[in-house]
Amino acid sequence: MSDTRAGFVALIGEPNAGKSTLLNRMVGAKVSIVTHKVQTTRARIRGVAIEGESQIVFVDTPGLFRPRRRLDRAMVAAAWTGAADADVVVMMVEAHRGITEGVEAILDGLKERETGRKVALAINKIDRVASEVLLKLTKDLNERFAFAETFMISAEKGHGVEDLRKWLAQEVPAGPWLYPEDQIADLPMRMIAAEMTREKLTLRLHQELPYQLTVETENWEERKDGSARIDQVIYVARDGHKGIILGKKGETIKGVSQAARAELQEFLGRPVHLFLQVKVRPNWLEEKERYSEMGLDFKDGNA
Ligand SMILES: Nc1nc2c(ncn2[C@@H]2O[C@H](COP(=O)(O)OP(=O)(O)OP(=O)(O)O)[C@@H](O)[C@H]2O)c(=O)[nH]1
Repeated sequence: MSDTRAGFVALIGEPNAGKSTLLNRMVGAKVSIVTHKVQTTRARIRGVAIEGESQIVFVDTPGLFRPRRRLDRAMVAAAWTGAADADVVVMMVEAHRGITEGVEAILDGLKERETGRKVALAINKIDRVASEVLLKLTKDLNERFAFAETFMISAEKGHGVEDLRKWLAQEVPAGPWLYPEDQIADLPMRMIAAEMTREKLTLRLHQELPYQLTVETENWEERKDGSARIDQVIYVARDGHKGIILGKKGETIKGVSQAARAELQEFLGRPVHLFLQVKVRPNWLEEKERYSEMGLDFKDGNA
């Protein structure tokens, strides 16, 4: 019998809000699965924190802002996808900057995507402002959005971070840990490879990227000639989404495959043969196997 809990948490905020600093504090060097390369490819899972019986898995969310250029739109869409996949969302606001245009845009985004999921407010960089400013900002922000809880933190100095982590630990759903303890130190290569393909899809499809899309590495074969054969499946929720991924005459998936293969080759330093398939799985979120194939663990008794 165990009382373990585990779930996904998305940190959202404007660029520079302090998301990385906070993440590093909460995750700690020992259990960080962040590699340099993964950061630059904007992997969806950035780190795992353990607090008591809870495992908190942080999903990556690039900075949010009102997008103007195409690439910006793709990045912002990716950030919102991360937030949509999460069990709990933490919105970070910089204390000394207050309610900027960017903060307003995020609040609008949260309201548009209201899903009943809890959103906590973390006012960061409190070391830079006086307490009156902080109290007023807390009040103003809470009037604009129904935050489940407000935390005043300094990610850099560590103030309030422990409280936030403890709160998150009790908010993630009850259930077995998603990562076995011994796997936390290494982000499995299969997952990194899947993230690369996902990133190429995001860059190519922008806001057309189907909701609930997931990429999994099904097979990884080291060949005698030093190359690697990697088979991946792109799961989509609906039949109509399949066509979007394939593109006209298969052009989209071909482009994605070429770009992902090039990046994988560079990352691994050896030739890669990448095979992509698109499959429709309406209920993938409920399927345990999906999690294990993503490098996540859903086995029972994994406390
Ligand atoms: N004074 C102060 N500075 C902080 C605090 N937290 C973060 N910073 C600084 O804010 C800057 C941005 O922090 P990051 O953690 O890189 O911000 P980010 O949100 O991950 O930024 P993007 O990756 O661009 O989205 C860095 O220079 C940090 O040192 C804080 O609590 N107080």
